[in-house]
Amino acid sequence: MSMRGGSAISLPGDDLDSMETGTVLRAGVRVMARGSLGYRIATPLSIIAGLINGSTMVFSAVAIGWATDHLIIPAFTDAEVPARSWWIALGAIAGVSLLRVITIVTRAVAAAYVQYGNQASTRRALIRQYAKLGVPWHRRHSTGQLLSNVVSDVEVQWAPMQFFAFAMGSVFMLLVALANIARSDWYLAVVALMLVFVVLLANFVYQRVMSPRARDAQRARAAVSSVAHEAIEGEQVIRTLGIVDSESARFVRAAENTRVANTRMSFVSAAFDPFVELAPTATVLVVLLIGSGRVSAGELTVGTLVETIYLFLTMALPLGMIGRFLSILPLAVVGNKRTASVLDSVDYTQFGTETLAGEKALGVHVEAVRFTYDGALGEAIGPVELRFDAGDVVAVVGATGSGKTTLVRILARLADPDTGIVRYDGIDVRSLADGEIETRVAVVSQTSFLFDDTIRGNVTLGRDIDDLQVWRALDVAEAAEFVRGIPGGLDAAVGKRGASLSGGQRQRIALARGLAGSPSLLILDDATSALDPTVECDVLDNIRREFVSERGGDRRCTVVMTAARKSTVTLADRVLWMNGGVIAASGTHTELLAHYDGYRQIVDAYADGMDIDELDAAGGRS
Ligand SMILES: Nc1ncnc2c1ncn2[C@@H]1O[C@H](COP(=O)(O)OP(=O)(O)OP(=O)(O)O)[C@@H](O)[C@H]1O
Repeated sequence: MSMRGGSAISLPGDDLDSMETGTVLRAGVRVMARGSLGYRIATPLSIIAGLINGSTMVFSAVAIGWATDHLIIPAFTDAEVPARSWWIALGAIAGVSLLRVITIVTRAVAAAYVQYGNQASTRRALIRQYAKLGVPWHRRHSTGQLLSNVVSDVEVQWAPMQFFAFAMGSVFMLLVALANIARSDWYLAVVALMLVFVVLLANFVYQRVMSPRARDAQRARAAVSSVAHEAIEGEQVIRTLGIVDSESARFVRAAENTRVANTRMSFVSAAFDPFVELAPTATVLVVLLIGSGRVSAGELTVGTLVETIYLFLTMALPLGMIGRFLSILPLAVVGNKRTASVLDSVDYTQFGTETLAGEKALGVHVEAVRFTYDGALGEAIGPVELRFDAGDVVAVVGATGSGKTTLVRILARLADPDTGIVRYDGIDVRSLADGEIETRVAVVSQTSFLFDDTIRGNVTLGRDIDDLQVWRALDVAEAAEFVRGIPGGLDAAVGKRGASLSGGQRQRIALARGLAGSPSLLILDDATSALDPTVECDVLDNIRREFVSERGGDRRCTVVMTAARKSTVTLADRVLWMNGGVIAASGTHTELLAHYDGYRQIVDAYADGMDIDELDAAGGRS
């Protein structure tokens, strides 16, 4: 069996290749600065702690230099060391150490607060945005991409924040250290400047070498999750088609690519880290060489030389830290671009302010509607002109691909037509207020998604629906009997995606969910396809009796169902025959059967073996 395509995953918004290193740096620092602004206490706290911590490294060097001149040298020359000097040295070293501990803890806690706070708020913003963005936007973006936006993109976007205050403190420490060395000796200051220059240059090279590798690793990780996500989603297909081995091989390839990409990254840091660690230590030899000559010439004290050497040795830490910060900045820029591409999207569903009066069935009017899917060559439907009176029970019949699902999606405003208008009770659906359609229209589709919750939870979905209404909806959906038979009844957990139920049972729970909100327009898109014809007839009759029939003169619900089985279409007041995206004919089942060969062929092709008379006897109408 041939293997399916490779696992190369593209990262939209990942145009890092075209960006200069300087531009990436500026963009990255801007992201960090913007993220810091929202934290009025934690940000200044982490920066101040970072700056103080940077200074403490210089203080330590000064204290050690002072102790060398005032304690160690006099000890060698048998000179008297006043007790005060010992106390000063002890106090300075202990004080600086304590300050370092406090600032390290403060900096780490405050930086974590800012980093994880930003992660959480970006994730919240993304989730809010996903909810706001319209169905067309969601159709253009895969589940894997949405997941990777909200998980790994957010993570890499804010990862450098943990080093931001540290890196700022490190730059400050380097400046103070350079000033301190320059104050003592210009020759040594030049050596220090050269060291900083060489290490920063090495960092620059490191960034250039590391960036593409880091990006490859990020792509490889995304590929692993995408393959895993697809395999979990398609588990049943994979098992039934016997392609477990090829799917496993695909996963192993993706995992292997990740291993290789990560290892290539490790090679670069393995070569770079010792350099950054050892460069200051190696420079100490130069400092010793120059410094000892300056001490002999009486232009430098031993204490100052020791202080300078100590400074060089401690410089390894801030230089390494700046390097680490810079090395993950490019990925933060990529992460930010990817999350921003979602957050800046304005592909929202537009709402108006109109509301629908009363609770009765909705009349639906479709005027000159046309619709083409993004990237499709031709129109999916159009022009479509329709009128359903309140309380009509309508079946939409047509060959596969004739546009039934597209039509009912437009009726429920899951998509807006390119041209034309859909009206409920005369009101353009686009001028209805947000939430108005959801409370009055229920859509039940063929793929009945159930949450990993109880039966009650799946029917109510957190809406204000009591058990009486739940049982009524289950009764109408012919689900009450089997729910009563399940241990736990309404409280029984259905498992992941309703795994503990059969396909037909799942469909009936999904149907009950649609009915429980007492909709004024019920749209069933092949929603009874998993039921046997007898049960399907019972369900549709129940719906007609309980949800459509007149109450004080008003019908309560208009029903539109896509179907092909005779058992469904014969129960409708009216049948629409769709062909090639247009309504080819409209009338009762008997009329269409009598006058349209194409219609008869479709219905016969889907014939379920149940005789038409049998259906009539079961309560159907034609
Ligand atoms: N997301 C999409 N992108 C592009 N074209 C699409 C998309 N969904 C459907 N189409 C096309 O639009 C046309 C109508 O599809 P639709 O799903 O409405 O048909 P249908 O009658 O419901 O089919 P079926 O009975 O097989 O569900 C078809 O030609 C189909 O290929």
